[in-house]
Amino acid sequence: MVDALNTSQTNSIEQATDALSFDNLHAETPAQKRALSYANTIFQLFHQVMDKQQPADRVVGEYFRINKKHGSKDRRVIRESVFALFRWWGWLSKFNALPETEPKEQVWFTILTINAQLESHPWHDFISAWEGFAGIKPLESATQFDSAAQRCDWLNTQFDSLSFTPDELVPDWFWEVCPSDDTEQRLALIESLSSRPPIWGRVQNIDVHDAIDTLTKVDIAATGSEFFSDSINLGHKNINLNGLALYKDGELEIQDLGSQVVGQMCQPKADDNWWDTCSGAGGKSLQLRSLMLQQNKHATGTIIASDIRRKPLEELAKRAKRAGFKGISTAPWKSDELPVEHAHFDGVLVDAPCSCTGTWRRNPDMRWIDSKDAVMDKPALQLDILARSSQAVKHGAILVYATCSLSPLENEAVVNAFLASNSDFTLAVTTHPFTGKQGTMHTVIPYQADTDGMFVARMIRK
Ligand SMILES: C[S@@+](CC[C@H](N)C(=O)[O-])C[C@H]1O[C@@H](n2cnc3c(N)ncnc32)[C@H](O)[C@@H]1O
Repeated sequence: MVDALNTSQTNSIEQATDALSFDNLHAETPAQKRALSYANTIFQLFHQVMDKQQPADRVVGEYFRINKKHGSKDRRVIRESVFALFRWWGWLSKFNALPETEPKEQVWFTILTINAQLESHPWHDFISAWEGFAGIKPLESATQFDSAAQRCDWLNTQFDSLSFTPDELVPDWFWEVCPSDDTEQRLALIESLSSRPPIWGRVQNIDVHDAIDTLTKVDIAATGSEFFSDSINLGHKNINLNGLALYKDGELEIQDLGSQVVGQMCQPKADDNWWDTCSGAGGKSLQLRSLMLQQNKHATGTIIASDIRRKPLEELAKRAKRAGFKGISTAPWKSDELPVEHAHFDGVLVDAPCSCTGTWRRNPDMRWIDSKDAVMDKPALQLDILARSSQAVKHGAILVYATCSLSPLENEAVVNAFLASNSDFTLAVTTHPFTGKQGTMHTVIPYQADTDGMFVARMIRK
């Protein structure tokens, strides 16, 4: 652990326009000194994300890449505090907005103290140092919270001059693009968006039980999933993937269980030819190939993966090699023209670019750095990609449309608009894997199976 984060160590963070000054504070104990330097670093990182609208994952990752002196405890305190700030910012921002005369440093210490309490963080010496610097009346510490609703009640008793509601944990515009009149479902969605999902993986070329045994030996408590036989729950702890033989040998891929629903909805046959039109680094291309091989280890099926970005396609090639998967090739989009043959494929998957509101559990910062435009900008592009890609579907073959958005504007509305002008396609009735409900368009809601949110619809070309 470093003694203090001096100015040179924070150089990699672009300084917030409005920096903190701790000149009037007296930090005597080592814990107080460390608490001050953490407070400064967390402030700078938080503002870099908010002011520059840069993803927290990238900002924090880049900071640690440059500031190698941090030990594991430093990293944990800084990283977890930054992410928690975004999780609870809907409430914490109220302290920031108070028309008080208090110096902003004191407000920041108040925010850090409450943030740590809401998360039940274990670094009590730093929390009490922040509380001392904040100069607030000591907060009643709650032993452990089970829900956002409990946290909300706790806040309301601690600060009776303010009023807090669970709805505030997501921005107002979210309800405009994801309307819901059902109070219970709304609360359940807020609860799930305010908690961290586990790390979900998918095993390939190996039985899930063997994978669990192997992981148990290296102290990773993995479990299977009741929904798909190749899914694996790796828990909540950070894992050094590059240290895992299973990962290095291509037998384990990280893929959220919600995302796995999409490949499962495709139901590729062992000898099918599929086109993954927005493949990114190919999470779903790999899943399609794995599903083919589960049916026949000599499956002759193929997958062509396309994207407008070349880098992720290179990453896919490495992942496919690691798994020993033959039959996956890449064809980048170079223009609006199809990079593949028309009316050729047994299945076409359009995993369209979207607002990613379904991934807010993992990226709590996105809800504050994005605006309603993140949703409103997408449907025209999604419809265009879907319509162009559909030309590659053979007659009698399958077209799957998916997003990781929770908004009907990017989901049902896009599919309906597509069908309205493409009468040769029709929706197939499928079963929602987590709820068992039959339907033609399915939204995976995070609370159904502790996943990210997804949308998927399967269509058939008549
Ligand atoms: C939701 S991500 C895909 C995730 C990927 N299928 C996976 O499972 O990891 C959407 C992808 O669409 C790509 N994309 C954006 N605009 C596109 C376009 N006009 N045509 C094709 N792909 C596009 C993005 O580069 C991005 O990789």
